[in-house]
Amino acid sequence: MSRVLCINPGSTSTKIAVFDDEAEVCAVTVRHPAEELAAFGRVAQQASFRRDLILDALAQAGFGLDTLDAVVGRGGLIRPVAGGTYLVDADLLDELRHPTGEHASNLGGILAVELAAAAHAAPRPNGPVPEPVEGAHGASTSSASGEITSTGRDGGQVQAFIVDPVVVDEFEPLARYSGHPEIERRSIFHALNQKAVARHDASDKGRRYEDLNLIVAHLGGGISVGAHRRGRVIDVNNALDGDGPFAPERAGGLPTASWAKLVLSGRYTPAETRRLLAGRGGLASLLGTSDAREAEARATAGDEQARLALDAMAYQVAKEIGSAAAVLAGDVDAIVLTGGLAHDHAFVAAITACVSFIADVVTYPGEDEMPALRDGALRVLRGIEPAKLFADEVLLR
Ligand SMILES: Nc1ncnc2c1ncn2[C@@H]1O[C@H](COP(=O)(O)OP(=O)(O)OP(=O)(O)O)[C@@H](O)[C@H]1O
Ligand SMILES: CCCC(=O)O
Repeated sequence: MSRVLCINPGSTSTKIAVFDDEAEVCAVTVRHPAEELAAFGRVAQQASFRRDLILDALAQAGFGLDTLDAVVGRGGLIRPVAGGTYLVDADLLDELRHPTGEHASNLGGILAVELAAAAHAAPRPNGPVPEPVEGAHGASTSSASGEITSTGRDGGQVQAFIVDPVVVDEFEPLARYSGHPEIERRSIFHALNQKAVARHDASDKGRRYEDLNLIVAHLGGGISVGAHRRGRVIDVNNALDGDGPFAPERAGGLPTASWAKLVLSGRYTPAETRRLLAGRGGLASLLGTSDAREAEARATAGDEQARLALDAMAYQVAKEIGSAAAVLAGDVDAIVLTGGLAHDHAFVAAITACVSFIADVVTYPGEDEMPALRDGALRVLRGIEPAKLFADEVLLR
């Protein structure tokens, strides 16, 4: 049996779960009010604060660190890599501490390595306490260099991983083009959940993910629509960077000249313009709420503005699905809708009405991120696949 601690840091919460093999034995969500995190300048500076909250939560739930075999976190805005499970070694840790942008998931690997180091230092019930590990590197095989012989529950090393970070990049060359040589389209999306539900759908069909062509739309606070061709996401809208459909809290693609005029108007600081794209865009700016449940309730009660905004969001998602179908040349086995908004029957029906001519539409409401983190770690712990190393896989040096 393997015990795995999974960590999913979000902008307003830190979610943790402990699994004994596939069985969830503990799940805790620690909420962070905005004022609590406002004190930190950069996301990476929240690491010790969130680590201590996780340690408290584990202690309260009665889980000793010495019982862990691995710690796995959601991966962040590092340079692009292929999908898979990555060992958080010194190279990856350095990258996570100097990311290409600010995103809560930058903390996933940092927290994983810090918790793995804490697990290493935890007292063993039946043996000597190992020497404290220097910094976070001690959790990685690359820096432990054979000195550590008794750290995990079964005497093995407590390893730290990330799985399918938001920068998973499996683009075909054509997908990278924009119409300007200094601006390349980038693959930034809900890779962890998209790949997890795609595998789930393939398994429900009795097929392999690598044998199917799927369009997966993650409908969350941000929205990404990926064209999955035989296990690789060959094109997807950049869900963080003003590309694709608008979303509950994201503006999506905006007419470029109008956007440039707004940015140059002097009405907004650089930080404010960033928030107009992600955080305060989309439904948040159109309706004053990013909660689609509230928007639906208002629409049902006769609020025409709310109904039109929701219909427009569904319309834009359907258009993006149509684009992905073109990328796959119409050879589509299924359209998979996931994320919180996939719970919204009216929203799903509006999308389905426009795209069901392409392929069957299936829904996996909510997100499957914790099991996806668990499975990524278990595949490595069970020897089904080796952990990848960032330095070997990074696509842009
Ligand atoms: N049961 C539900 N019915 C209708 N809408 C829902 C439901 N649950 C969540 N939503 C809506 O889905 C949207 C995204 O919520 P969700 O919690 O999935 O996003 P998130 O995890 O914050 O963001 P992301 O998925 O982009 O990381 C919100 O607008 C929320 O109101
Ligand atoms: C696009 C990466 C995940 C998110 O929306 O924050």
